[in-house]
Amino acid sequence: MSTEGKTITCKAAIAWEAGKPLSIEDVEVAPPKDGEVRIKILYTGICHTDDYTLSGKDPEGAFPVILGHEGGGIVESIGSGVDNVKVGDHVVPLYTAECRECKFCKSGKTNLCGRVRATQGKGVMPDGTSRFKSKGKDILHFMGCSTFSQYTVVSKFSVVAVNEKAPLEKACLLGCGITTGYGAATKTPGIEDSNVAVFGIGCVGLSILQGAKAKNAKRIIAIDTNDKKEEWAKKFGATDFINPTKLPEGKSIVDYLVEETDGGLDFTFDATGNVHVMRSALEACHKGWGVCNVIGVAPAGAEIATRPFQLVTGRTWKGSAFGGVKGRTELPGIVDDYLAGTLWVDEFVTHHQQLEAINKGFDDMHAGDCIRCVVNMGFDDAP
Ligand SMILES: NC(=O)C1=CN([C@@H]2O[C@H](COP(=O)(O)OP(=O)(O)OC[C@H]3O[C@@H](n4cnc5c(N)ncnc54)[C@H](OP(=O)(O)O)[C@@H]3O)[C@@H](O)[C@H]2O)C=CC1
Ligand SMILES: N[C@@H](CCC(=O)N[C@@H](CSC=O)C(=O)NCC(=O)O)C(=O)O
Ligand SMILES: [Zn+2]
Ligand SMILES: [Zn+2]
Repeated sequence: MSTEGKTITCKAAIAWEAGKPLSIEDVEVAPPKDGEVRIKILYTGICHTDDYTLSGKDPEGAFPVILGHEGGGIVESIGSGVDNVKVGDHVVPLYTAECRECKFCKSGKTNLCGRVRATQGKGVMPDGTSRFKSKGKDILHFMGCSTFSQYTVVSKFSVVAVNEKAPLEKACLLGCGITTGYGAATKTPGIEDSNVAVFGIGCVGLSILQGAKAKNAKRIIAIDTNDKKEEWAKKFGATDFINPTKLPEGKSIVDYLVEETDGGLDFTFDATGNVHVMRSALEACHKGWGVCNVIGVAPAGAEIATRPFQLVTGRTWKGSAFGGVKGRTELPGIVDDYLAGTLWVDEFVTHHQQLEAINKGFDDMHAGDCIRCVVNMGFDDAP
């Protein structure tokens, strides 16, 4: 029986308040309005940004909310005026929308899109309302995706169809972590033949390593406080690994890296979200030309600092979201790279959970041996 045009009651993991475990609830998901798409979510990754928002440290965090933004699913129905996806398409929701019409999209300078970002940040659809209800209360959307629900509604600008041959239980990770790191490295002009340092070897950091290797970076130094990450880093292309807590007393990671690389790195990346690490990542850059790309997300109130002289002498501090990737235009090609075997994705999945046990997935994430936990949303007919 078709569900088109009807409210669907399904299961979702709701964050009722900050700092509390998610609870599995019945949620009513309204049909998509004009320009919207309702998606049956089959699998979702758990990203550190979900954990960060749940912790209450996100200045935009508002509750109650359905978190999740690393999903893969199938289009269940579409509202009027949707021509970029159709019912039955395999899709990945995009937390970085792409409308192709706004000032940002047309600039050719950024993957950020201005079309739905303001309402997305408030946890509502572009018309200012929510499609989710539970226990008689409106529940907020998250990052325009809310993939911790068996059904979700997104803007047509926040979704892309991908090759059906890609298993969604793996390809869901291209909705955030892998694309973020891989895009950040591969879209960095001049990374070929350069020295690169990556701080923080989680899903994002490993993906930066993978991208730097694909671009033939000359030397790729991985930095992490967890020794277990050395093996992971080398597997994904690092030529060197260093644990900054194991340096001789009095030697900072910046001193070490500057010495090791004859004056500093051409490119550094922060994938930790720690503002002190971001400072080290900038100061380890080579005088005159080194560029530091901040990817990690820091808590509300945290600020970065350095001596202005670091910038005066030619280092650049920049940042990127979703790896600078334009989701609707570029993600299908990245999925094809995965299918062609040139981009590793399966290797990132270290843990699995069912939707009912999604809180265990957050525990997995904190255990130190998890790169990504993929949650099965509980559909027996999932391909
Ligand atoms: N800009 C964007 O578009 C995106 C940003 N993010 C952000 O990127 C960051 C990384 O995400 P993800 O890879 O999933 O996170 P992970 O936690 O898996 O990876 C971070 C790694 O950094 C390590 N680390 C912590 N402190 C230090 C330190 N002082 N020096 C070196 N390494 C350190 C951690 O070790 P340990 O495990 O021991 O703590 C961990 O291995 C997060 O802040 C996330 O919110 C994520 C996706 C998109
Ligand atoms: N809402 C936070 C910042 C959170 C943030 O920076 N998010 C990243 C993506 S993290 C993905 O896992 C991002 O894309 N930022 C750009 C954007 O437009 O949101 C805050 O207010 O500090
Ligand atoms: Zn994420
Ligand atoms: Zn736009």
